[in-house]
Amino acid sequence: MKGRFITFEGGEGVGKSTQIRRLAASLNALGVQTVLTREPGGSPHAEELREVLLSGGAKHFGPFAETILFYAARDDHLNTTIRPALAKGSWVLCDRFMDSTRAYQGVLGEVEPALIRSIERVVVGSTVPDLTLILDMPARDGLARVRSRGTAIDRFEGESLIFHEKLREAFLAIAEFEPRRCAVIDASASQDEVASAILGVVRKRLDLDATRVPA
Ligand SMILES: Nc1ncnc2c1ncn2[C@@H]1O[C@H](COP(=O)(O)OP(=O)(O)O)[C@@H](O)[C@H]1O
Ligand SMILES: Cc1cn([C@H]2C[C@H](O)[C@@H](COP(=O)(O)OP(=O)(O)O)O2)c(=O)[nH]c1=O
Repeated sequence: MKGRFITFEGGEGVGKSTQIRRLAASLNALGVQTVLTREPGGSPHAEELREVLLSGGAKHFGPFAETILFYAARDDHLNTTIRPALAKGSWVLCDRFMDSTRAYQGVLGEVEPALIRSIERVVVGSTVPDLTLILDMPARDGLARVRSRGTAIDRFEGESLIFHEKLREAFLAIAEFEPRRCAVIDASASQDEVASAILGVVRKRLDLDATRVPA
């Protein structure tokens, strides 16, 4: 049986990495086999491109070239990691995916949406996420979390507050445009509250109780 594909999206510091691990743990406890992955990266070659993209090494080529690089990484990630896992029946949980390109390179980078959609059709094809969780909170608060995390600030985290506010709007617009695929989660609540909201949406949208294999 084909697995399910769930993506986590949203601005910086909204708790995607924290919540993806929590959802994986909850699903595993229910007997669902999960594969946890991330973008850019998720396969050995794509991880090499991650280095280039997040260090800012590709910034001078501009948002169009960055789009191509994110998609080159995504193509490999899909073929090497995501599609084989789905074919085995695993549930794939991915930290960022195609909506990040739409938001960061499309809305913020002003790469033509029609162009991004064309590449999406070729590379993603029918492997569109079954569910996309858009973690939402004020940009300022998300950035404060990133700073208090104490890790190095990358290429995109270093952009202005206005950039991050526009990013938030871009993700909300995607959710509004595709309400059947996307669910907006209030990420400003406590970690436990966010985890429980996410599990609630997964249960409802993906009919978890009907599809899971007992442990
Ligand atoms: N609901 C929450 N409330 C307060 N702090 C949180 C919450 N969720 C995550 N954090 C903390 O905020 C920081 C960013 O979280 P992280 O999961 O790395 O976000 P992202 O992957 O979206 O950048 C981490 O230090 C994490 O422990
Ligand atoms: C997948 C993807 C990520 N990005 C950016 C968003 C993030 O700033 C960065 C991923 O870095 P990451 O450290 O994973 O950030 P976060 O913890 O916020 O998810 O790459 C794009 O610009 N386009 C894309 O298609």
